[in-house]
Amino acid sequence: MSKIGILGGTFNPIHNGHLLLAEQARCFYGLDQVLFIPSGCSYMKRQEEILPGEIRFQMVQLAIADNPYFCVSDMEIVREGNSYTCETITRLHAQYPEDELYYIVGADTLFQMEFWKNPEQIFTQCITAASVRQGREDSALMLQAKSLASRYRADIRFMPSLHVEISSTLVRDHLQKGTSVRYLVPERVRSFLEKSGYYRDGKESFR
Ligand SMILES: Nc1ncnc2c1ncn2[C@@H]1O[C@H](COP(=O)(O)OP(=O)(O)OP(=O)(O)O)[C@@H](O)[C@H]1O
Ligand SMILES: O=C(O)c1ccc[n+]([C@@H]2O[C@H](COP(=O)([O-])O)[C@@H](O)[C@H]2O)c1
Repeated sequence: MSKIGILGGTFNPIHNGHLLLAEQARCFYGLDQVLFIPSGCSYMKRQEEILPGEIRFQMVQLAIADNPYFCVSDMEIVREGNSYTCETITRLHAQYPEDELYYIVGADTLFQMEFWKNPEQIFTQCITAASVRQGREDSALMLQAKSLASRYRADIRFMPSLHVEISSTLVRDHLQKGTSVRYLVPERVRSFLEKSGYYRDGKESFR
């Protein structure tokens, strides 16, 4: 039996916060691999700010190239329509019936998941590995975890983690203003972004 971590995201673009999250989860839970899954259509986010899936996928490939435990899947990008995590997890569960799936999220996501499509399908087919900043295990979070456990039979396991204040929004802002993203994103991604001009040159670069 293997332990497979799953990190879904828009990755618009991928940054060092995502990589740190994945690596900490790998070490903390003893995962054999972490599968990065860039979304096809993040239907809850503003579409006009999101680069096409193939480009976000390519940046994830560049970002994880030096970590033998990390891999990337295009399953959401090639799927038509909105990206629903329940469909992704159901497919992975069927593909790896003997393995343990860990769906990796930042703890804040626990407050959103009940509004996603078919949360029960997600919670019952994998362990929810929630990264929580040390010292931030507050009572609201614990109550929410308890509530998800009783409503959806969720198996939520907390991972105390280091957190860096990097977001894709921050990276996009820096690129737009022409300020450095060195150390915010992996060097290969920085070089790709610099050459391509994505996020810098306005919406026409998204095509
Ligand atoms: N700095 C960070 N540290 C830990 N987890 C993070 C960090 N940034 C994002 N995540 C987590 O990574 C997953 C995917 O996030 P996503 O691709 O939406 O990135 P984002 O940086 O939050 O994007 P945006 O700024 O565009 O909203 C989510 O579970 C999110 O909680
Ligand atoms: O399944 C859903 O309904 C759903 C709704 C919102 C977000 N998600 C997933 O959650 C992950 C992080 O989403 P986001 O919007 O924070 O980039 C990404 O893999 C999304 O596809 C999933």
